[in-house]
Amino acid sequence: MASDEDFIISSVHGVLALDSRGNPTVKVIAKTKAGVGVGIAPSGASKSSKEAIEKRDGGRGWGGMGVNQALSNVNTIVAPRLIGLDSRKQSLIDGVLIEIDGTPNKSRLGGNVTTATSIAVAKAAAASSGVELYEYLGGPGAKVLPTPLMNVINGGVHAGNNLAFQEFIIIPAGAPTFTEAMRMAVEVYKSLKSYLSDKYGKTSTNVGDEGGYAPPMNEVREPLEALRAAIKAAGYELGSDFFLGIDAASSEFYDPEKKAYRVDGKLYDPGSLLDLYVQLVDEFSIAYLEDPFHEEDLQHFSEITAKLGSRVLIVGDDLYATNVKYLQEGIKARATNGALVKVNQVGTLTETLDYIRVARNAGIRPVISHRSGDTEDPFIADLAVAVGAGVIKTGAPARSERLAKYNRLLEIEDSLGPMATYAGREPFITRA
Ligand SMILES: C=C(OP(=O)(O)O)C(=O)O
Ligand SMILES: [Mg+2]
Repeated sequence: MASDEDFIISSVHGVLALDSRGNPTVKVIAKTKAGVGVGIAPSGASKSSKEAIEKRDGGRGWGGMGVNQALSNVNTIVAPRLIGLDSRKQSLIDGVLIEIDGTPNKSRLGGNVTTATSIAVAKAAAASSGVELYEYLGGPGAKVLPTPLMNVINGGVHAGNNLAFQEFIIIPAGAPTFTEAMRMAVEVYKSLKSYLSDKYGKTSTNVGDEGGYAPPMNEVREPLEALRAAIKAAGYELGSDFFLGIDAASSEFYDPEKKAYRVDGKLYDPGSLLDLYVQLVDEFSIAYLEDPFHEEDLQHFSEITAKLGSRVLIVGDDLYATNVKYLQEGIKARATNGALVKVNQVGTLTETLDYIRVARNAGIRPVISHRSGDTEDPFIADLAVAVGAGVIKTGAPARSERLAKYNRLLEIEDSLGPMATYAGREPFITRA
């Protein structure tokens, strides 16, 4: 039986790590007498302007992406304040990080510093108590395995092709278990490879940042047609075994001067883009649509949610940046029925859990997400089960930084035994 002493933080150390794009990032190792926790900050490419700021050393090696100052912040500013505190007091510890930082966007310490530290402390506390991380964070009710949103065709700023939309997603919602969902999704991922190779040549199966293929396509219908064909060729039915999803990440192709969106070489005003989404939803059994409009356009989010929200999860990512302040504006405007959750957008676990609670209370589905620059840290797998999110977005079933999360979920399903529940279609039964 662990004693209170076992949970006292004895050291906090920052060390350089690399993310999946080869960029430096912050790893924090937190120790107590009885356990060790490691947190590594991921990093986005299609970032919201509302996100916590990563501390980077402009111009000094690493192509201006260095984290020397961030690591020094961990070792000289954060560590002395956290040593001696009880690692189980997550909100106290995150409160100390927020207080030391003292800015609205973590720009003094760095969101990469606070994220890695906050996660490391949670893991150290779990390790010290001898329970699994998802049990520590979620308690005995944590037993729901999330439905994976698998981004198997990459576009936008995650790939070197001409697709405006960033992510084309398969959703194995009809599987009976998470393990079966992975098997079915991998079958489709492989069948998609054959389809692309036959139709577009073998260079079309090179992969993008999140492990999805990055074929030389020019129009947003093409990947959806490819996914539909690959699902059929693998022997599954679109609309029951699988649904499709899109993360448009539309802030990236919005032209603020023209107040219009550049898709497939054409300019769409918000109304005609909305019509395009409606057509695609009907034609391709789309059950998930993230960031259909740019990050300041609450009005069109509200319009699309009024129109499609009874059958599609409409999700705000750049719109909310995992920040309660922006989420509350969305709740007032009935802007979405889903909210993406990325710990490093806000910078601490406590603020992330607050955001999830506020979303839930408003009937908004939290969707736990990786970043396009990610690492071997499987933290979000445990977080998804802990909060019973029901949905996780963590890329293709390939590339080790994505597999770290999927493999952890396979392990969690196994360790939960017969009481494990796969979320399946449930998160996609929505309300407008
Ligand atoms: C994961 C995403 O990309 P990034 O990490 O580049 O923001 C996303 O937009 O949902
Ligand atoms: Mg997104």
